[in-house]
Amino acid sequence: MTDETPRTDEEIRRAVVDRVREVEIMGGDPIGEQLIEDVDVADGIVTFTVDFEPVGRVLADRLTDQLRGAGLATDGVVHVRVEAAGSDAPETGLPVSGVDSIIAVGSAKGGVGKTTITAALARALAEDGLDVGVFDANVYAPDAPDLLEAEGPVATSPTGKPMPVETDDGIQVVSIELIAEDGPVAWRGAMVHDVVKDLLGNAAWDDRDVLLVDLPPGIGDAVYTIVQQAPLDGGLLVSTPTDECVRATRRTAALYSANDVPSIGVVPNMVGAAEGESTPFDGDALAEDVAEAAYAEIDHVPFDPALREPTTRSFADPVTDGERAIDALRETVLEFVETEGGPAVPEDAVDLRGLPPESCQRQVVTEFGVADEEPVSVVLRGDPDDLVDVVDESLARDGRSLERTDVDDLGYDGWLVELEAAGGSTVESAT
Ligand SMILES: Nc1ncnc2c1ncn2[C@@H]1O[C@H](COP(=O)(O)OP(=O)(O)OP(=O)(O)O)[C@@H](O)[C@H]1O
Repeated sequence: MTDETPRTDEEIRRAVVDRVREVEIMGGDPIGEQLIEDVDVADGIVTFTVDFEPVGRVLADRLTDQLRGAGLATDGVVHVRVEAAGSDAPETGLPVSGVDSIIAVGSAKGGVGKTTITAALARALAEDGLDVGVFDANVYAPDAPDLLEAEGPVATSPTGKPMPVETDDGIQVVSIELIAEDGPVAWRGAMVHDVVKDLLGNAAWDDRDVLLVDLPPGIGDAVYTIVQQAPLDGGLLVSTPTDECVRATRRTAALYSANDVPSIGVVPNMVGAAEGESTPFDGDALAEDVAEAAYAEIDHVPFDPALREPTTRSFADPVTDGERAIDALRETVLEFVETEGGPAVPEDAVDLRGLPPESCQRQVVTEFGVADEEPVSVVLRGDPDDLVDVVDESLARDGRSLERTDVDDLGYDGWLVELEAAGGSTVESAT
């Protein structure tokens, strides 16, 4: 398949696009029918990103083969991959795409500082170079935009998705406050679920490293919808040191636990007073049992007027005790995201999520043909054992065997399967 004349990836890309225009599908060609979202070429490897949604299962399989054929028939192409558009969206009742880690900040008790902590933490993480998003889940009394200095309105993308508002420090924010600017909205209970689902799940988050979800107080529709259905990676609990608040913290912790949301820790907030200030919370009650079961012990955040100001503070260079506490919280959250965010997916892993099953199997066998003795990593949904069996069978036909199979559960994101073959000659490409 290689050309005598070396060609640049861009030249190859243009030639591949020309060939794809000759493919017939649904009465047109895949590009004209807007089924191809992207054609990428790197070192002769072509990756098609395909929107399979308008295509039925049978046609999807045929289209995959046609694209692979068109790619391989082009001079300079050494290998073809077909991936499904939007395949990285987690498979949950409330999929959120464009975001790596989602962390809820919650407490069943109102006024304990959830929004204050969320806003300060968002700024601290953004200062650290992370792309941060904040979803204000309080549909009755939204207030995160004020602290983050986010100004609406939230626009709608051409495909009808809410476009997050971006603050001067690059934090993307979605809040009902940025949509309905005339005060609290009287959503009926049944609608809260839909509003949260629509705003959080459909928002066009732009490649966020972390999304913080500022939960409303209580354990109502919005909290249930998010904790039960959104792909949360972890949850922070915010608590003031009063017996009443500790009881509320336990309720939220129990909700996290019942829905397999790992508790990152309890942030004891407004504990003691900053110098020259007084605080109503000078008790020493803490939900110690909840804190002990969490990922980390979190230092208390003092009552600090500096945290109430909607100005850009430098948490990397903290001046007040409150800022120092937020800086420490930032470190804990970063560590959690890095260590508990599941196994790292290798950069060259082939994303098979969203492809028809037969195409998945053929693609893996083809990858082996190209990889020879090198390990092959794939990300997929569905039963990883089925795929391993098919690869095993295919290798056996060639006198080879699977030497190593690692299967990691990526949770909502599917499975990471790493395969390595040994012995025999190279497996024939299945295309
Ligand atoms: N560490 C702190 N130092 C000083 N003031 C604080 C601190 N944490 C919160 N506050 C203040 O306490 C009040 C309640 O905080 P906040 O709105 O963040 O609570 P909340 O839990 O988000 O409330 P709600 O449940 O109503 O959403 C605000 O006036 C805020 O400025």
